[in-house]
Amino acid sequence: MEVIQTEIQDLLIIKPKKFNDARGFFLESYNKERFLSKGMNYDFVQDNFSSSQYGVIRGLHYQLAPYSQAKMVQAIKGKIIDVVVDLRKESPSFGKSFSIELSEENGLQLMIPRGFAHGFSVLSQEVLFSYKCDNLYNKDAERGIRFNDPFLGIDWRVPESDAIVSDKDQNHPLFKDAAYNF
Ligand SMILES: Cc1cn([C@H]2C[C@H](O)[C@@H](COP(=O)(O)OP(=O)(O)O[C@H]3O[C@@H](C)C(=O)[C@@H](O)[C@H]3O)O2)c(=O)[nH]c1=O
Repeated sequence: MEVIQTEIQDLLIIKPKKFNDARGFFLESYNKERFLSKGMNYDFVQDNFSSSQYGVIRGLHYQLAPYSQAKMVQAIKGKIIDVVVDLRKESPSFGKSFSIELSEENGLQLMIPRGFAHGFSVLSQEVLFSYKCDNLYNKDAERGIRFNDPFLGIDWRVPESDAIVSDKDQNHPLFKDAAYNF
């Protein structure tokens, strides 16, 4: 497993070691000891799985304290642009976004600490998306930021005419009006 520090503090790209053979391949998608040895001390308590078609944009989501969530995310099938926005007020990259392509081909995972809004867009025909969370889902603590907030200027790589966005996600506040505490 390789761990790559991004330009945002504590936001890490993980490249699991892949064992290919005549049957296909094997990889460890999560190993607590290995994560700990690389300084990733997370107590994951919920696993989520979603399926999305081309053009879907989900996000940008987060939960308020005491329900904030760190997430370890990956695309099991297909290709996405995964996006996070740093909402940690004390962070030098507060308000900055980071985007990365995650796909079944590149096998990358993103380790997102608490204090970030998260979303992704779907570039392939179908995507199976899987992630671990270190805090449980809480409906009342759920918050969002508008995915197309011009201040954030995120390139989702999906033309507007193809974008499929839930009513909820179309109506989140802009970054400047969002409430956050972690
Ligand atoms: C996230 C979540 C949703 N749900 C329910 C609520 C709702 O009826 C249905 C669909 O929820 P959503 O539309 O919020 O699903 P979705 O848009 O896929 O939400 C997810 O988006 C990505 C980007 C994230 O970062 C995740 O943390 C999560 O917020 O599933 C749960 O029961 N548990 C959960 O943990």
